[in-house]
Amino acid sequence: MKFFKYQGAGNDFVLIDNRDQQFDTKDTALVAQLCDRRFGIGADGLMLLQQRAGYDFEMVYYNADGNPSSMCGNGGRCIVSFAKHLGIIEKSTRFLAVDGEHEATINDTADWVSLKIIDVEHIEKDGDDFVLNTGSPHYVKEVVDLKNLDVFAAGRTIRYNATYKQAGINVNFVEAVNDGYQVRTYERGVEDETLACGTGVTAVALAMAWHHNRLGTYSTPIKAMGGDLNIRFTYLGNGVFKDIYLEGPAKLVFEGLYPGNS
Ligand SMILES: N[C@@H](CCC[C@H](N)C(=O)O)C(=O)O
Repeated sequence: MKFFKYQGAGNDFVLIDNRDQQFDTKDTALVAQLCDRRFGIGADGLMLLQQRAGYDFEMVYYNADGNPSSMCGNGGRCIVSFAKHLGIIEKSTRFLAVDGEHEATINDTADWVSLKIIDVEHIEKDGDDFVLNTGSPHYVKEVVDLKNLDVFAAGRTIRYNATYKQAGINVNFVEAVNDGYQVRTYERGVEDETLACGTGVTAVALAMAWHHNRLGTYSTPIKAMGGDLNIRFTYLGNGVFKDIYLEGPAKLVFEGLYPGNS
């Protein structure tokens, strides 16, 4: 089986061209094995690129634990770069993912992909923190001294509390820096801190705009552990956001056959 390994700000993925439907989409054990960092290729998630009538392609996303999941923003940016690599698209695309239609554009000179995220119309408070869905469910908590935070322990405590245990949630810790934010994320389905989470940093940018009631159109730079991302959006008030774009690098790391030549 031929595979491709991509990363977007250190959030890394196995990508498989499944237009011939050779990969069994129900084989979650194989997905988990491929994502295993010691016994497989190693990744935070796996994506299948499939044919879909009316779209350039369909993105099917699995977390590293093997389970199909909700939208992955960095994965979405990487599969767009993969579609370009396969010659399916050129500089822009319209594809289908689990949360609906997405548009994206590529700047190849910088390996930079700008991905449109679904509109957001609702943000909730949980104590002093924020909960919203940007294609995947996110919890956003402001902290001080983010650099020294034990993200694994603090993230796990929230992700497995009585409210979120069953469905799970991704937990983002944020601290304001210069003109933007620094973010570290504990990801559901990886069940660990990852180097970046695209829908997570998007949730942070929107939650901070909502919290400070910043109406209008913004571009918010975010530093993740694995690189820099940018979120553009328009905030209309009352928790309603539109024209949300997640922007950042998406790079091919290597390709190979798993296992051997089969
Ligand atoms: N890394 C992702 C989010 C992937 C999905 C997440 N683990 C979940 O289960 O909600 C991103 O870049 O958005």
